[in-house]
Amino acid sequence: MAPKKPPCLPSLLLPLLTLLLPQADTRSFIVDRENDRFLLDGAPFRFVSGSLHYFRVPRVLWADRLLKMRMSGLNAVQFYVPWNYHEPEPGVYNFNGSRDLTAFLNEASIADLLVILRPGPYICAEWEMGGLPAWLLQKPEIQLRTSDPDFLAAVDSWFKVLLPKLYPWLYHNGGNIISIQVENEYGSYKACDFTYMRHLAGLFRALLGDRILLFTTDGPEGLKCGSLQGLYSTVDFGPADNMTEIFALLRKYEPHGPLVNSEYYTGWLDYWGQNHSTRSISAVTKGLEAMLKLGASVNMYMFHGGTNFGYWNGADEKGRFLPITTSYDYDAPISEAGDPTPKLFALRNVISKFQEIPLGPLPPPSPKMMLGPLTLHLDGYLLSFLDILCPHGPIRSILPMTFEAVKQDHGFMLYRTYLTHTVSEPTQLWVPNNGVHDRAYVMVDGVFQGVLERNMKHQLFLIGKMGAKLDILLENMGRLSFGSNSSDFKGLLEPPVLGQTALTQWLMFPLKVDKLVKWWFPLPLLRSSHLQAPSGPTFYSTTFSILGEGGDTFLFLPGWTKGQVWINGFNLGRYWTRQGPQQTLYVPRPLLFSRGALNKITLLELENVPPEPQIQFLDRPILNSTLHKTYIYSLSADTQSPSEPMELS
Ligand SMILES: CCCCNC(=S)N1C[C@H](O)[C@@H](O)[C@@H](O)[C@H]1CO
Repeated sequence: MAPKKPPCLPSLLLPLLTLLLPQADTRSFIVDRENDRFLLDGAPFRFVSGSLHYFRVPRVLWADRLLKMRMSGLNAVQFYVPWNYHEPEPGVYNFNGSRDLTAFLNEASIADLLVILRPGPYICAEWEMGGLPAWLLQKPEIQLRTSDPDFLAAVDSWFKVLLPKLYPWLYHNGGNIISIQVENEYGSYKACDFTYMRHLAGLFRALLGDRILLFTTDGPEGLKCGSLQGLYSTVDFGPADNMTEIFALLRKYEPHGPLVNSEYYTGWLDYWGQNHSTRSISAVTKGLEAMLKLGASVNMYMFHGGTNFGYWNGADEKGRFLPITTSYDYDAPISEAGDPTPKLFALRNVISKFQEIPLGPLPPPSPKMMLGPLTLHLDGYLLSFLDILCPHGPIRSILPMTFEAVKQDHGFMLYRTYLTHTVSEPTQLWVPNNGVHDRAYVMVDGVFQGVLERNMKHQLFLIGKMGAKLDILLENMGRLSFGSNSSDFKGLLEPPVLGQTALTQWLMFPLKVDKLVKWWFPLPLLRSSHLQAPSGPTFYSTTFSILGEGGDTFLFLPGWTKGQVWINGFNLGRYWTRQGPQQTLYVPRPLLFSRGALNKITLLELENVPPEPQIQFLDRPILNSTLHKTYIYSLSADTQSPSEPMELS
């Protein structure tokens, strides 16, 4: 798909107007160091940009979100390209559907937004492994984000596919990409490997040419290691930071040229088990206005956050492992459901003081829908589907193997062994060196015993006869996306110990859960044997239809504990009702069939099924519930809107 060209013109006008319109050979975006500004086609230019990640929004909604950004007064959109989203296996590439990068570039062009593109290779972004593909860890000694030849070989191979796709979209070639970032906050990474950064800069120049503006972004403390000759240095900071101090520090690296904040935080990320993060409208607007008054160019991170569908969330490590939530609402100006918020209008008002805002109203919030409660029925226990979930059978090994070693990147793997002696007294099961990555659901002869969790104190005691089957289902909760000083392998990293005995002789079952759920859709092909296992992770489902057109909605799972959800075979993401802060999952209307057609929802509940296995669809999100409480909304008799939530526990 070629970049959008100027509209076709009557032939007699063309010669005249081509003198006026910037053509590919006269289009330019450069740094004017004499006047501390950018020049676009020779005219002074300042970008007011927002971050939107195409990989967190269904493709059918891209145009809607980009339009709302343009109508907010932005003139550019900034986004990453996650390597792992496009190269699922070495040498296998996917640029289709919601991965169609050039389609997104074209949508941005149609929305009249310039593009600031950040292809990594590492992107952070609270995304699984910061965008790096997990298959890199099949070489366990690889040194990520360094000049390690194994890492550079994979990077070169990837960029030789990606960067040529971007070349026609560069602004001076007729496209909308005005600048490209090299790496991401490299100065915050322990390696500080200038050979690596120089290699990347050389590769980008070789594949993108000399004219495109290449830049780096670092926090104030990262400029020293993150900056490189030939790459324009920019910083990132939020409303609570000292703009004057940070820009003064930036001037040590860029004495001349425009000041740029590449990530001005409009909100912040959420971790499971912590309260929902917010940033006040007054602080965010005040900080933006101060930067615009200085003539700085600013990108607001995030302008629309979207969702970590499937298993795509990343994680941080702050004393302990902190997985990012499914919702990436980020308290951003455009909500997770794509609705303009008061913060958007306040920011739009600030922007209007400095540059022209497109005329006309913003599109209204999308229609929302309530449905339910719906009762789900038991489809079967996870352990009873091993023949379908692991069709090639288990992998045998004396010691447990990691997900990466068996080439299972995401989701779940079952580890099975048999007790070599009878354990008649309750005996502790534990894994040395914090070796549970990340959560382990333990069963003995199919009976659920409890959970072992990364970074948490283990208190799990069990008994069992000689020959009893010990099953440990491992859940990968997402690989570290920031601050990881070592590679984040997943699975049982050490042999579990029962009492004083290290358990050996393991069977590993990589589980293709998504394939099973898709295969089931629309109706499960069940056998009675699937209902045999007495307990443990369980599939529940139901079908439902929407009479009218329907709308966006928010799946509410009162009383459920933790698991994964699929709607019509689409992996909506993780829920963790017990932990919060989010109690609902955003369900985009395009995922649903309307006018009476059949929809199907499937849950994989990993811990405890509520007495009443019900779910609801609400017309509003619950992202900041206080912890360890659950609510139920009952439809009030006189209206269809839910009454105030009633606390259940
Ligand atoms: C808790 C620290 C998380 C590190 N990430 C930081 S500072 N950020 C900078 C980073 O470049 C961006 O991708 C995002 O990850 C952003 C936080 O939303």
